Amino acid sequence: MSDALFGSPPVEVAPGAVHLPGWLDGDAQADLVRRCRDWARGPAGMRRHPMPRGGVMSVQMVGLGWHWQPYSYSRTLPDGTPVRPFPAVLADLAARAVGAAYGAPPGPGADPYDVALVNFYDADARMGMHQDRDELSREPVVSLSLGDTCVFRFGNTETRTRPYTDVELRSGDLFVFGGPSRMAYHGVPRTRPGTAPPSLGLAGRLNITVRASGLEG
Ligand SMILES: O=C(O)CCC(=O)C(=O)O
Ligand SMILES: [Fe+2]
Repeated sequence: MSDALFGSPPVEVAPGAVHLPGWLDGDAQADLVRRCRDWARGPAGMRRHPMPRGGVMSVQMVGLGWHWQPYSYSRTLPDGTPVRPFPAVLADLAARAVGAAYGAPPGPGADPYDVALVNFYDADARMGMHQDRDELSREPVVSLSLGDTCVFRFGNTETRTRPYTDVELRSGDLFVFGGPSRMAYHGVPRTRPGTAPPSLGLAGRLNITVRASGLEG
């Protein structure tokens, strides 16, 4: 039996960090790409955020449910435009993703998934090693990849440096990190331009991370 036909088995990259290759089928990928294009268009659409010490991020982003910009969440953009709502389709996807990764969906007491960041990487975009630490909740982060393959560097909770594992994330892959890996440093040192499935009509990489903010109001 080939992985191409049946998908690859889940891989535990670190305790609580699970890679599920090919989790989304082609139709689900195409549907999400279509939605991402709509979310990116705006209002409150996709943009490059300024960095506090100067320059702009190479990755373009749009927030849903909450606007994130280095390094905090808000309900409005700096110009006062309200953030777009968090779509039910992503709440459903996040619950199913947690179930697929850990064998059980989020329990009844879990903080609700209420924010997504949609990231777009052109051929030159990168994301430096960081922790997802602006959420108050410690529910797992659910990450979906669409379009070009990337190198996803998954490290440790103590430092931005080694030890880390480099994982190739392809279109349709799911990566979930929670539990002891929730605060692990991670980043995207490069993408592989031109590797997106042609049927998506996408030049670049889209990533959707769904999170529980733990924030009120
Ligand atoms: O693009 C990715 O796979 C990772 C994105 C990420 O780490 C983030 O949005 O915080
Ligand atoms: Fe992150």
